[in-house]
Amino acid sequence: MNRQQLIEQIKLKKSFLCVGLDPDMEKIPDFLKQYPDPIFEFNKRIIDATKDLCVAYKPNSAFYESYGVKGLQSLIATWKYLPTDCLNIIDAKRGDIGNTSDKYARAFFDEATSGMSFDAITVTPYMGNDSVTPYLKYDGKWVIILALTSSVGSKDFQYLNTGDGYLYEAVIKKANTWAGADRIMYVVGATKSTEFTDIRKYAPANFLLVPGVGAQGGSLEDVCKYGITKDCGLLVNSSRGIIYASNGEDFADAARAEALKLQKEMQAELEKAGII
Ligand SMILES: O=c1ccn([C@@H]2O[C@H](COP(=O)(O)O)[C@@H](O)[C@H]2O)c(=O)[nH]1
Repeated sequence: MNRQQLIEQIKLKKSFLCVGLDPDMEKIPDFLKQYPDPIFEFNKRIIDATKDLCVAYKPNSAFYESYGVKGLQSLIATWKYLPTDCLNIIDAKRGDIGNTSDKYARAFFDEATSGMSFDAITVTPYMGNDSVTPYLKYDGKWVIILALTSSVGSKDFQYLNTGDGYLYEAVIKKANTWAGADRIMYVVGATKSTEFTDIRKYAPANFLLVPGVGAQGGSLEDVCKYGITKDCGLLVNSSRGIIYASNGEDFADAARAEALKLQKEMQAELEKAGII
């Protein structure tokens, strides 16, 4: 899905919600465990319940890799089931030397090799240009670079002063030289909403993938106040707040109710910004 298609979906669905698919066998409802692939069964029902309310899905690869081969099979089945009118993001946070990054890019972008071809991947920029460019060789795919994360530990490195601003600002400035806003997004945590004004100085047009609302306590209102652009420019993710709204037989309805609350708030923000 390209930038224009993403913007169209945001306007059509009046939403910039990204639903995080972070399935955990210890948290999914017991009755699903009778199915051959409980993780896929869980995801399928979450997707069916939320697909008209969101514009993106973000499976986090750790929640699949931790179950070995079975987990990867669940991830592939989930990828195949994701609706085509939603951007699908693999939250893999990879970063390595060029030839290794090339293999990671194949793993997540090349269906003929791995059985999966996500629209976008999260990448850690610490190893620099050669660790990121292999993903950019895939036409039409997005690279989502960790800039200022929602984690408490973001202060350890991301706020280091380079002499010309913070390290996370240097990351954005440098990555902007690798590709434009039609190929690169940045991860910025919702818990860092006061920094959004600053980030928009360096990334005025890029979409920002914003985790941290819901379970981590970030404020959607503040994210929009400082981060929304004329094209919206935001994909706000919630994982646990939606998918674990209930662990009973009503989990899909409960997930829908939480997604609907966020979609309504997003609609109001899009109206306030004059986007719809
Ligand atoms: O800075 C970051 C980068 C990634 N994440 C990921 O997003 C989701 C958030 O899950 P919640 O349950 O909504 O808190 C999860 O997959 C994280 O690994 C992040 O939280 N912060």
